[in-house]
Amino acid sequence: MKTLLLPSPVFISKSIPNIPQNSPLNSGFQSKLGFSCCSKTRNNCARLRVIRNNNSGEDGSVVSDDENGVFDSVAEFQLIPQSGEIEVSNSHADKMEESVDDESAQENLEKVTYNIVFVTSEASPYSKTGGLADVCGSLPIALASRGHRVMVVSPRYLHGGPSDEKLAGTTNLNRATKVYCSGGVQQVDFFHEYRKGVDWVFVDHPCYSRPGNPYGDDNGAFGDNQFRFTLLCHAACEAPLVLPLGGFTYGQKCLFLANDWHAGLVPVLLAAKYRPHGIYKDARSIIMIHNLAHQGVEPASTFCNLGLPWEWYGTLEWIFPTWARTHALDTGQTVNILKGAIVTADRILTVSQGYSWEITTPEGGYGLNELLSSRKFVLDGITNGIDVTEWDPSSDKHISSNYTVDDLSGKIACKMALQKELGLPLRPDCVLIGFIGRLDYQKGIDIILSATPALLQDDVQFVMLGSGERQYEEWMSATEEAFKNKFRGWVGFNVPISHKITAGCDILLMPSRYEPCGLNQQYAMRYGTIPVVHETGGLRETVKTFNPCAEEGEGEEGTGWAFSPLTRECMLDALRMAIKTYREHKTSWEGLMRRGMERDCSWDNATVQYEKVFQWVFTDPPYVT
Ligand SMILES: Nc1ncnc2c1ncn2[C@@H]1O[C@H](COP(=O)(O)OP(=O)(O)O[C@H]2O[C@H](CO)[C@@H](O)[C@H](O)[C@H]2O)[C@@H](O)[C@H]1O
Repeated sequence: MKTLLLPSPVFISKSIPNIPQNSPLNSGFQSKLGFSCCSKTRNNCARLRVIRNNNSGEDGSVVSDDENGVFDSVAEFQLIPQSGEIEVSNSHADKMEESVDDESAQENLEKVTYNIVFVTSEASPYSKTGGLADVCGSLPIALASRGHRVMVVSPRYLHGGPSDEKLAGTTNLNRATKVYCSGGVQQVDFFHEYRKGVDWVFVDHPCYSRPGNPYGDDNGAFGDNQFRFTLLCHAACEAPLVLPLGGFTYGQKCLFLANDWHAGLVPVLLAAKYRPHGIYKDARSIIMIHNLAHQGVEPASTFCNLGLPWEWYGTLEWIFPTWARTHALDTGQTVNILKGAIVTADRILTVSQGYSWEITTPEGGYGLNELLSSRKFVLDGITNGIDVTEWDPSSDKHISSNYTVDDLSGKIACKMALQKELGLPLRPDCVLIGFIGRLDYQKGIDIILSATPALLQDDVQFVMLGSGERQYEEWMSATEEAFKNKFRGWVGFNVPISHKITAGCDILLMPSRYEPCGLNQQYAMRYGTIPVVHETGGLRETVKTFNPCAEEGEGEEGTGWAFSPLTRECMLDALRMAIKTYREHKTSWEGLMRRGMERDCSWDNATVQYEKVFQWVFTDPPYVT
């Protein structure tokens, strides 16, 4: 993986259009906006642990230069234990005694840890509709395992079904808190579970209790989603101030990682609601963009529901061009929450390097490309890792047989079990192609639709799992009728089936039109299933096209096929090449499987890069003061 670009000169708020420099400190305002008074948190305000550093901490605080290299004390900061258990990091000191020359130990000695607050609309295993949940369910754990104090704040969805059981381990913290939005006071409760080193915090409010999924039901998206996620952002900003997790609040010096538009008000609130009152002056925020296509756009008249001072309207203002307006009276005036986040967050991160560039282009920028380009010096991309315990063919509970790279016999058993479960002919030698994902434009479903009749002329089997646009769901059912022995379409969202398809197929197809990172191709490779993908975004970075002429062991042989441009013909060519290799070049196929399975897809690489960005974000002053 390439290294990140070095940060460039700091942008100061003067350069941002629409952002008032000195929001007035209006005393009447304080009660109207309803932030929590947190002067008493001064002493707990950061759990910054600096171990053996010379003269100054990363944050500029003074640390002693202890020759013994055990914990140094940090002026201004109180050492605070992890929330769930009191962790004494002697391991770092021990390590130093054991091997002072060891480079990685040296790195640890200089390590600064942060108080990190993820804000997200979904986090696996508690709630999941896609890859955002996977990342917000596993990256926090990876960061916590590296010594950071990590909290994840998301809604406490209760759908009135078996999925509610996932919240059974949470307890009410009895810290009812009032926040001000939508023209009134809203009371939220916080539920909590400490699991795998992370504080999982769930915001409880009646608006999160309803059948469906986190965003909608059979009738479409919920009409009050702007309110529901505004509430999440307000509550998430209060959480580090008011929740004594493990006895201590996270305090004001924390780093907010706001994920996608649902959490996009967090950086705006820090700037507009808290900092004018001296709160969160030392906090920083990063907006993490998993999918720029969704921006949280609503009519301009809804601005008054966001709990922001009027003078911040320009920060969110978004005017659609004339051609994009829907009728003669449509003025195109809207509020765009993601835009607000982009112009107020301290840094911007996407989930692959390629995507961080794509979003600065007119093709990939969804109207925000110029704004993003103007902040390209603080824009980086870090390719997602995956949860290698949840997605592990040697221990996966969802699949019929476990297997490893050294013994692949279980994979054939998984293939036959899948064929049996789906009612396809039991044919271990017939190539089995799979697709898992939302049935929408992003995932290139229209290309699959146009290519399937030609693909199914060949002796192959093809299974699809997905839900989304009704026309595509109906097409899957119709295709199943037409090709009974070759095609199966499973409409719905089903995690166990997604594991079974990942393990049982030979090829995983991902013709995504754009793919910020993509996780399914990484899961597939880990399960010895060969990805055939459109060469875009994170797919380009993670799948290397097979090169039959490369020397074994030189690392150039590839892990799948990445095709371009995205056309029916190109996709069919790539699939046919893969099928031919499967049938006629067994040794090459096994090499492809082995390289995919042995590829490092854990979060280890990514977390080191995240830490670099954290360092940079605290080195620079806040972008908006
Ligand atoms: N019907 C179904 N049943 C069961 N499971 C299903 C399913 N449909 C999808 N899934 C699962 O949902 C996840 C989808 O993750 P992706 O990263 O492929 O795409 P998504 O577009 O949701 O995520 C966005 O965010 C992620 C995370 O940053 C980026 O990787 C990605 O490019 C970006 O579009 C996978 O775990 C997949 O198995």
